[in-house]
Amino acid sequence: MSWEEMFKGDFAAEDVRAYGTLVENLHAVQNALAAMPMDREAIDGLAADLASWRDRLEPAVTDEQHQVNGRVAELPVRGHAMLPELRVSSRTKDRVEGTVRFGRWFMGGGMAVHGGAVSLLFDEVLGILASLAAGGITRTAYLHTDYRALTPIDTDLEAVAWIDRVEGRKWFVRGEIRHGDVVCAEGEGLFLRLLPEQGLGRRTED
Ligand SMILES: CCCCCCCCCCCCCCCC(=O)SCCNC(=O)CCNC(=O)[C@H](O)C(C)(C)COP(=O)(O)OP(=O)(O)OC[C@H]1O[C@@H](n2cnc3c(N)ncnc32)[C@H](O)[C@@H]1OP(=O)(O)O
Repeated sequence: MSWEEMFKGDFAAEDVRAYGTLVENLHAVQNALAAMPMDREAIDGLAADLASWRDRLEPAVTDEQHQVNGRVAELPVRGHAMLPELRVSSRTKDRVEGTVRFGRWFMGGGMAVHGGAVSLLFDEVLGILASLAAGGITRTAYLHTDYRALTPIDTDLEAVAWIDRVEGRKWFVRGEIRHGDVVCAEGEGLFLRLLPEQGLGRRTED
């Protein structure tokens, strides 16, 4: 399986929509759970419901090449349920812009986004841009985040990423998350284009 096939799974359009709805509902549950008060009855009921989800899902676990999560090119952030949704508004070979909204699930404190979640978004957006520009899978060698101002939850933020420079296999990519005129965070990462014998390419062809 090539890397393009891996990340552009051959899913029917209606199945893609259905999976998108599943992820949306999951995120709504996560946000509401993160905001719930101490309520023992609700906690016990939800724990039992989740245990039944686990019992339903675990027998159907499949391998990386057949899972859906993170492989749906048509969905925001390729339908990866771990990630905050980024809605891309423009994309060129060396720049991507979009809107992201972090829900309560991603709050660190003070109604602001957890710093790790900010870096998580940078890793994804900068990494995808690097992979698309490099025409193959890249891997993060380092990722540096500068937190310039608190990043608010529950509000639309602008996210932008661009290729800073390229040196052989090394793709230096930068990004920003902005709230209006305020730059909340800046990211800079080095992404190495994998050699044929490295990582995902080899693993998926095995
Ligand atoms: C929409 C659907 C379709 C889109 C389709 C998208 C495709 C799909 C996208 C998925 C998007 C996921 C985005 C998340 C991406 C991760 O999060 S990846 C996971 C996190 N990263 C890791 O686990 C990496 C672990 N480290 C490694 O595997 C290896 O160290 C690396 C990074 C591959 C580098 O190893 P290597 O290839 O052997 O390279 P090496 O020979 O050591 O170094 C090569 C050069 O890089 C430099 N270098 C290496 N590491 C460093 C460093 N840390 N600092 C500075 N320089 C360094 C070296 O100095 C050397 O420089 P030169 O001497 O050539 O000038």
